[in-house]
Amino acid sequence: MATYAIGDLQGCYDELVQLLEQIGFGHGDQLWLTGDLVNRGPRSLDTLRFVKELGDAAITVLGNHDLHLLALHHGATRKPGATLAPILDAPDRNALMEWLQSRPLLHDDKDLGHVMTHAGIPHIWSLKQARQYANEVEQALQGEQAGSFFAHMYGNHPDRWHDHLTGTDRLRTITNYFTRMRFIKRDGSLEFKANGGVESAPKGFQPWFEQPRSKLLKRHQLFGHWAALGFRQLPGITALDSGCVWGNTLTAVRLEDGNWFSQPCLGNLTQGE
Ligand SMILES: Nc1ncnc2c1ncn2[C@@H]1O[C@H](COP(=O)(O)OP(=O)(O)OP(=O)(O)OP(=O)(O)OC[C@H]2O[C@@H](n3cnc4c(N)ncnc43)[C@H](O)[C@@H]2O)[C@@H](O)[C@H]1O
Repeated sequence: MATYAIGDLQGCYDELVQLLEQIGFGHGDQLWLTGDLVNRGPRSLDTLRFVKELGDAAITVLGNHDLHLLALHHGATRKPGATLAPILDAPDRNALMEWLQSRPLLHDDKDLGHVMTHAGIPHIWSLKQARQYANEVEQALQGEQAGSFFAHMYGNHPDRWHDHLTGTDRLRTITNYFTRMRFIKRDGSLEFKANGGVESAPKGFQPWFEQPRSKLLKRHQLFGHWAALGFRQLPGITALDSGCVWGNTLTAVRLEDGNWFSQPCLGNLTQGE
């Protein structure tokens, strides 16, 4: 029995199936996914159905593209891209969306010593705070006011955490840290435009995982979201989005021993949103 973590699938269903075959994924094994199951890649609907069907064998956290899909499901007026439209037209749309909406923002496993989010946990939060803030958003997603959450989800402001934030501003800010963060200032301010490698850091900003932590995390962090970083194993973090949807690879790490496995993109790209 082993636990494998894989980065952003973004509809790369064929590569996922190949990768699971390569690692011999079977009964008793568990799959951790960093979110962004859908969008941009060629087989988003198949990917979503497949991961849902894995049941308890798969744990996935929500990414920005998953939240975008859920917002469309809840009536956001943005135009769904070509790879999301089939999900919104599917006969099992409601069941898929209900399942997706009940996924967490953070998954923590003390025994394995790993915590997983889509984009990361900022240096300004302890693990206890991160768990609490993730839970606030999860409650909103699973409550009767979920529609209101999605109506106010998009946006870059506030771009800095304050304990006194309330209401939709607070939920949007928490969501942005967990699902969209790349570059951050020492004071916790986020920047949302730069999405290249670490060398593209705007002045005054650093990759979030390079900021000295004011609150010790006591866990190894797994995250995706940042395709330009590629797969990286550094002390305290593993970056898992190895850019399959951009023509690179899909990567799985076995958490028990850190060994990793890679599946090249099979070439069927559909990147437009
Ligand atoms: N609160 C909120 N506010 C606003 N929007 C919200 C939101 N919540 C959800 N969303 C939604 O978020 C979605 C993404 O918005 P975007 O604005 O596209 O966000 P992004 O961070 O640039 O993209 P992504 O998450 O895909 O990251 P990746 O590293 O793979 O890709 C980033 C870049 O890396 C580049 N890249 C990386 N590797 C590459 C490679 N190997 N080859 C080519 N390009 C590569 C590509 O140019 C690519 O553009 C939208 O659908 C939006 O609606």
